[in-house]
Amino acid sequence: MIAILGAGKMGEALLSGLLRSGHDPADVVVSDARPERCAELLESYGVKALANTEAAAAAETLLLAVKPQDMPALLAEIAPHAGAVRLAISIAAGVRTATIEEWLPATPVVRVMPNTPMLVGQGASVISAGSHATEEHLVQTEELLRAVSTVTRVPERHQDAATALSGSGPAYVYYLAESMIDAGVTMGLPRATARELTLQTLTGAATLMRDSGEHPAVLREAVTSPGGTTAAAVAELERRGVRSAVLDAIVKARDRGAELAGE
Ligand SMILES: NC(=O)C1=CN([C@@H]2O[C@H](COP(=O)(O)OP(=O)(O)OC[C@H]3O[C@@H](n4cnc5c(N)ncnc54)[C@H](OP(=O)(O)O)[C@@H]3O)[C@@H](O)[C@H]2O)C=CC1
Ligand SMILES: O=C(O)[C@@H]1CCC=N1
Repeated sequence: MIAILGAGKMGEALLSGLLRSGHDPADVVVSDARPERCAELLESYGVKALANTEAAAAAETLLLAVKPQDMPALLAEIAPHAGAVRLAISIAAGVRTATIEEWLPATPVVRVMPNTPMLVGQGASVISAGSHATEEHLVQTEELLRAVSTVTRVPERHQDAATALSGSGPAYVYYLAESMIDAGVTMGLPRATARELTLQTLTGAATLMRDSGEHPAVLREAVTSPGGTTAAAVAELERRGVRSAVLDAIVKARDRGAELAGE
């Protein structure tokens, strides 16, 4: 039995991935602070909802998907009931495996940082083993995540950097998308047209980068005609320091992850 504790956006994405990859709804339970959320998931996926303590007692695998600030209360609540748990997987940003192990001593813990494209089966997850987790637990975690994301193993010291890059990363892409759509509208394009062109440009550019295997600088040079339109745009981005702003922003996200972990 797998229990998903905290059935919000990411919990639901994990749930739908588990079911799509062939897990029987009868082998998955959910728990959430909001009963109406549990009712929604029962209706959409046919999975049973239990109280946190019942779910922890029934499951061999826990998927901890509450917000970082809700994690201490959840762990305190379930710890006395989690005797049969063989693997605890946490997706909470900035919560160290050692913190979870304080509550669930001797339980193998795997820390995961996924991202929201997991909702459409296109996520990127990084995973790290806690001190009691073995190769078998990492493989088990990879199997659970593969239906909804790629999975990359990193040492836990790199989790905050991965959180800043791929965990928060979709937000940077949407920020760019908003700016591009606004630029289109400023120049007089209908909003729907600006949205469609932006979306296809981002999707196409990402697919080209993946399929060609080329460095992004090479792909950018291929777009940039001497004295042309792209050169004018890129010169303005450079003048405004956008490259270093992006770099500094992602480092700030990394540092915030460490702060959330109380470091
Ligand atoms: N969103 C993102 O892009 C990413 C998020 N994450 C991590 O995933 C985790 C979940 O994020 P997300 O799905 O966005 O958050 P959500 O707020 O959508 O989901 C969390 C859910 O947990 C419920 N909850 C809170 N406390 C408890 C409790 N004690 N017992 C049971 N359920 C509880 C919340 O209810 P209520 O709303 O009533 O509080 C909510 O429904 C976070 O730790 C985050 O760091 C990781 C990668 C990316
Ligand atoms: O912003 C956050 O803290 C979470 C973690 C990664 C993405 N969202």
